[in-house]
Amino acid sequence: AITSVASANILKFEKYASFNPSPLSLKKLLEFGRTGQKNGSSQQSYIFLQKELPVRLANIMKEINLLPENLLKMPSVQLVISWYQQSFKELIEFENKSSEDQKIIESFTSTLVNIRNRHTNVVETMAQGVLEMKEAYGIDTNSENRIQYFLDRFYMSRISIRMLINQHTLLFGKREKNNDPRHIGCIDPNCNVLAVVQDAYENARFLCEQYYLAAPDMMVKTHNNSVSECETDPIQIAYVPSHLYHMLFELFKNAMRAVTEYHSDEGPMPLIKVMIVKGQEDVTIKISDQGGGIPRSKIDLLFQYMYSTAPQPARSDIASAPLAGYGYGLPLSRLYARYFQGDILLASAEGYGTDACIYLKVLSNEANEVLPVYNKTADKVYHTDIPVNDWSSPWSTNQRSFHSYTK
Ligand SMILES: O=S(=O)(c1ccc(O)cc1O)N1Cc2ccccc2C1
Repeated sequence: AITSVASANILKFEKYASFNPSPLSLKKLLEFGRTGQKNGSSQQSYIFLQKELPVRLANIMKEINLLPENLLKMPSVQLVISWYQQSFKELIEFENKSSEDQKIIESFTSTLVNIRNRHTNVVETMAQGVLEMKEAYGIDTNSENRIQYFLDRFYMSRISIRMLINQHTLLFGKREKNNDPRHIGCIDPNCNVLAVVQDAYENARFLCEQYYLAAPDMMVKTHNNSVSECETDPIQIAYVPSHLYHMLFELFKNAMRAVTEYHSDEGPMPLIKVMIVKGQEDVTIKISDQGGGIPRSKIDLLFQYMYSTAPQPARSDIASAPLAGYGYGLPLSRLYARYFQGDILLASAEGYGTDACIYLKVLSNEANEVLPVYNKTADKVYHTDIPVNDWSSPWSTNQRSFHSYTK
């Protein structure tokens, strides 16, 4: 009996993994949520999620199996896998349950709440697994690249699944208290960018003052160059305020730490300058600091999960310095920006300071979810080594290195 049940689940797993995820745009999510206030569309939401959630889970679980052996066998990774398997199993229980029965929809909604709670600590637990593997086996470049590729896709998949679960539970779950009536689920159709910038700045400043006893001031300039609006109109877009806050809070922490540490001795610290610009296609939020910057050769490291997974003892004093990169702050913030077709870019002038730019889509119909798709292209990344460099390198093989003559 056990084997038959297990094999039945595996068959279902392969079935759902064979479908591609269906990306939704912010526009679609808004329209759906607006009609959602009437009772009809908890049923439509159920019908969509009944298939889409198992499809997204199965797609990313296919990739988990392609991870390097050394990582797969880490206890923390096995724990995360067990959470995904359990959640997948609970979802396919609803495979043939009719959407006509409101009781079934209520049971589905509470299952989503349970799944969201089960997966609360997935990021930390995976980071723990990476750390366990690093300490047990060390890491070669190929594995490092595959793990970087995987974690970007794995965390993006998780962001998207939590987005769909949050929309459904906020729109159709128990009335959550103190939520803004103008919001559609976790989306604000008219998210005031300056307000979120100020909120994130104040909270980062509070932490900075607590730890460094001082914090740099901020100066914000806004420029509305959108054709249908005046230059001084407030800059608003349909967006998820909590995602925007997460990105801004991370960038302000980095900027404040840089400025405070770089100007620790002398008096007044240079301002953090923020530009908010709304164009035809992009809203750009540029955060400029004079924190001494970082060499170009090290910029990529800031987005490496492996690099920012520091060994335990170092982590403890980092934890005491609240502004210190919580390891995954920048890579996760960039995923939030990319999730709805935006991005985060860093441009640094080493010896002076760094500009961090958040790019967001102005038009909600262009803000489509960016989802990892498990296919041959993805599969190949896990099976092919980094190609040989097709640009010259200072010590390429055909030149015997100078030192060999002196040996
Ligand atoms: O690498 S950075 O240029 C830097 C990176 C990202 C960012 O958002 C802002 C930044 O300023 N910067 C981070 C940091 C921390 C401690 C001491 C000095 C610095 C320099």
